[in-house]
Amino acid sequence: MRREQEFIDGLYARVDVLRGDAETSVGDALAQGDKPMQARLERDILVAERSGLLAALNAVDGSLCFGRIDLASGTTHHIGRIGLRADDAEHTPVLIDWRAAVARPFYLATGHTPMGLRRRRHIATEGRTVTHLHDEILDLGDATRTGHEDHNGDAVLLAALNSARTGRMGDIVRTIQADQDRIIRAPHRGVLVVEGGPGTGKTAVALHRAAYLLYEHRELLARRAVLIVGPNPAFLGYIGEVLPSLGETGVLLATVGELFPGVRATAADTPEAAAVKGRAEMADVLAEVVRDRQALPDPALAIEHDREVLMLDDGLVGVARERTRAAKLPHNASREYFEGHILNTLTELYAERVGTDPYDGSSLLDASDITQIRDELAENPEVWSAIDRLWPRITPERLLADFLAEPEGYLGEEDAAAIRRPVTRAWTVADVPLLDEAAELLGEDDRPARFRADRERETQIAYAQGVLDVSYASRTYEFEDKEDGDPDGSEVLSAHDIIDAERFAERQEEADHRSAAERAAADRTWAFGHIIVDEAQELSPMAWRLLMRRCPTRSMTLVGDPAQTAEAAGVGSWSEILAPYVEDRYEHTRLGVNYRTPSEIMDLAAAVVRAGRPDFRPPSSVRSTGVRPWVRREGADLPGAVAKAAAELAPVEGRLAIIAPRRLHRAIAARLDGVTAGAEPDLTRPVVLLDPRQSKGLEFDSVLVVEPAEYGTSDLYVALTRATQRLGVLHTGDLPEPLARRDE
Ligand SMILES: Nc1ncnc2c1ncn2[C@@H]1O[C@H](COP(=O)(O)OP(=O)(O)OP(=O)(O)O)[C@@H](O)[C@H]1O
Repeated sequence: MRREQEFIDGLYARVDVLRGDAETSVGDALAQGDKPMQARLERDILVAERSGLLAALNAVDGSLCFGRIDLASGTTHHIGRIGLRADDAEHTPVLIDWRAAVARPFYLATGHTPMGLRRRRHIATEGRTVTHLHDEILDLGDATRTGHEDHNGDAVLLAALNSARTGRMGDIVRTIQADQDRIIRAPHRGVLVVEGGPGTGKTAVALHRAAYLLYEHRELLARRAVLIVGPNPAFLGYIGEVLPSLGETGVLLATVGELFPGVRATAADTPEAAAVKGRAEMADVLAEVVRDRQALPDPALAIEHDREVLMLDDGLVGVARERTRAAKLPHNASREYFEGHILNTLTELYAERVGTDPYDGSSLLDASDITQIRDELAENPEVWSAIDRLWPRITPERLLADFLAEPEGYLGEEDAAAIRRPVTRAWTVADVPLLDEAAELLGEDDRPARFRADRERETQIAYAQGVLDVSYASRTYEFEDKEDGDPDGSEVLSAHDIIDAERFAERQEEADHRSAAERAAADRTWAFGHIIVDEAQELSPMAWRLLMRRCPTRSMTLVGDPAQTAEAAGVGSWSEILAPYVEDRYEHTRLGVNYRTPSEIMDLAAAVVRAGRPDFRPPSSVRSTGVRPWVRREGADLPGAVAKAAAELAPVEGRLAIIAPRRLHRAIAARLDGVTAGAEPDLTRPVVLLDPRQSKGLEFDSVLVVEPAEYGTSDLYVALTRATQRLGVLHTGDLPEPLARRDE
């Protein structure tokens, strides 16, 4: 222990030096003020780099090193959350990052396949102090003993699983299991599906995989960012600290409802509406809605121009429309073409009217007359109001709001009734993939933006030219003496020598100070380096279309459990989800051990699913507690009974969740002090009140499930599998069969 403590003291001394260095260089760089040109760029890069390092050093403080491997060859390596090198000439590694290949035997070696290891040591610390050592001997022929041998083998894992919950998910980097390690380190190309029952570590594995990929492919992924998609904001809050605790921040966490920049989904859909909106056919429906906005005039439009009346009838507009559609561009982007075709048509009509020789019918106009007529028509407001009616510029929000207000004509009666709603600006989660689809179909008429960008660039070039001129002038001044005395003084290069104004302006544009994740969040067309989807079974086909557009390389990890599918719009099978994008070219892996729920609780939860699916095979629990879950019928005062049961179940340390139908929340909250509830409850509080859907992906020491007969099977399965220690069920009416058998 003493020697490990000395070693760890040495590591922290190194961390303190590095931290001091990083702080000083960030401070110095920022104190330089707003220098122009290259220096500013270099300063920003340095600040970003050092700030990242600082964040990582601060994040791992107190939990820097957790393991050691002793190789049969006599070498030892300490394993930590980040890697550290000594301050010697060779930069000798002193702490190995858990993600490095050298660290891998720490997770994979067994007595059967020791992978060159003699011993594996788990080092437990509190702050910077070593508290315990657990050694596993892998080479049984080796007689050296340390006195810290762990005879149970899994003591460290079980201690982690039994510890009180905090309301925030923690990392599992000390105890990653071999089957989890293989998923975490799987190659990043292509689609990897990870399926497993409740508590098998899917979320934990997905997050550690993100950290691993950022380590292994930092160059690519730090630039393109990694997107992690979760089912709801409370869940994202729950998992939000795992990656920072591993020293990683270059990740965007979002729900699907947050993936259309500028829109926040605040309204709610009925399950029927969400199911209709999520169907793949909606893509065709929206395409049809857009086509219907490309109208034919009925009756013909009369345009007065220079005392002549020109008639735009459906035949003429039809030809312009077909020609425009032939360009196969999105609606707004092709408006430029439509304008051109209509102007040409009107020019021909007018030229025929005023320029035809009455004797032989030939044209009296030459090319410049025709150009002049076209230019004059382009000045006529009546022409533009006709174009606006026939090919209007449309925003995705406008298109969708209008469609939802009047979906008849595009959908069957029942489906139309399910989604119809008055025009509002409030969006639902299921609207977001539709907005994204509409944005794809509409595209942008980017002429105004192009015009603005050109003007902006001209200004920047002028500014850059000014800066270069100043720098040139100061160069002459600063180096005057030297140049006078030394004709070779011209070897000193200034910015002026190496970049011209245009290139310099480009560099300035590149200096966008936002991180890749921040830029990605604001850009609908961003292509992520890798996407991880948790609870992937819940996403609708329309949501998949949105996500696939964000990941053209199809480098994705999808984790989920079809048995926990709650959303009516969710997709039943992986092949159904993926076939449209990658056919059958995806890897499918399974996790089969439940690390959360003790076997006593898992048996009950599994029985609920098995009642409807006799072949159902739940994951096997890694531990049992000897504490049986209880089921109790209550009389008239259900909220009172909930308060009593909550007092009984509340852990001394740790968290209790009450999972109840939403209709009961107000009454229950009134009977409990300090309970947190609502759309985004504070999960770090001792008692949390949730509805079954909100409990998805979360876990608590104790769980009280109220009125289970009101949940669907998969919601009930989710609710029953949230506890790490104790479960109670309260009800007033009939119960699903497997629970009824447990009724006290
Ligand atoms: N190797 C491990 N070492 C320590 N704890 C682990 C390990 N694997 C999983 N766990 C713990 O088990 C619990 C369940 O993990 P996680 O939430 O990732 O499961 P899940 O498969 O996503 O569950 P669900 O489908 O129910 O949401 C977490 O507390 C997690 O930290």
